[in-house]
Amino acid sequence: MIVADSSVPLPADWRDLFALTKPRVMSLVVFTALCGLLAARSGIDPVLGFTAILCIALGAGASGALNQWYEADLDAKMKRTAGRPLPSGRVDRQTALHFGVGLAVFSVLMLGLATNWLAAGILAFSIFFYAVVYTVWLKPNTPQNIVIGGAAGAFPPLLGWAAASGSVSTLPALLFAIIFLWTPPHFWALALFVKTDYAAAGIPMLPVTAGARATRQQILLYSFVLAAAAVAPWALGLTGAIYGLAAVALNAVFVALAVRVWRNQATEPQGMKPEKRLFAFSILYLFILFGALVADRLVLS
Ligand code: HEM
Ligand SMILES: CC(C)=CCC/C(C)=C/CC/C(C)=C/COP(=O)(O)OP(=O)(O)O
Repeated sequence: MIVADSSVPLPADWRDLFALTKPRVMSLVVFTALCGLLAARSGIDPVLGFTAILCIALGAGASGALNQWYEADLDAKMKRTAGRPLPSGRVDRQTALHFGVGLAVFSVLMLGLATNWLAAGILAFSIFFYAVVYTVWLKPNTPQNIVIGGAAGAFPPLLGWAAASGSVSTLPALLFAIIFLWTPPHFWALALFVKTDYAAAGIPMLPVTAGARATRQQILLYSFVLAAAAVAPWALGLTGAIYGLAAVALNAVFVALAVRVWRNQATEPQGMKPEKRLFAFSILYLFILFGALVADRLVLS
């Protein structure tokens, strides 16, 4: 009989390593980076553009792997995350750390060499911000964790823009602001219906520390400010009507869903249909808004 020696790391399956990169969440990160790159209208060489997006995807994946390396014990405590490769034992911690650090270094260097060092610097900062500032420092210590930490996820359009043009300007800064303001309603809507999980893991998410009422008010507040930021590129003449109309329509729906959340009194996940709807719509919202931006910029160019 062969007895497995638990001190010898198992060779990780590529599917588990892929899962360490949080591919579903990162798909939107990569999409917004691609939109930033295309919106820069720099006429970047397609091979270079593809390389840049690949580097951003690898860097974002690296930060997801480092986040899971650090949070393996915490993920084991939550039903939603207990099946991830580390808590379920399909990947050992050392492999995850090597994979995350290796991918981070490779993606930053390759982006710098292929495009420019401004973009590479922003990528390095985003990885550091998510893996260290958010994961290690903010998440376990403050209910404002995702407000400040959300900045990490807001960098991709700036990254795409910088990779294509070597600079940043008002429009990419507004794209950063849009994702930054979008993150709290996106996440708090979800945190309301998985609240018990975070409480069990001792994470001070707003619904746990301030309660559902205060969280719902914050969601509504952020959705108003988000609407203003999302319409701003059009109002300032930086985009055309395709983007403008999409922004107005999408934000009307977003605010309407946030109002339903604000009105909802439910305390149990079964009664949280408005929160589930807002969370699902938040993802569609960014895909369409950024898609409209590219359509608008391509039509105008
Ligand atoms: C600190 C900020 C954020 C937090 C705490 C957060 C948290 C979460 C959580 C817990 C989920 C549930 C599903 C899962 O575990 O995979 C989720 C889903 C998702 N998030 Fe976020 N998120 C944040 C920011 C972002 C950003 C910036 C993006 C992209 C621009 C994003 C894109 C997505 C997508 C696409 C999903 C759906 C994934 C699926 O279909 O499973 N999130 N988010
Ligand atoms: C380099 C680069 C562009 C990085 C992108 C960073 C990024 C997309 C951050 C998004 C934040 C995110 C996925 C949070 C998940 O929260 P969590 O980790 O608290 O969620 P969990 O409870 O599911 O682990």
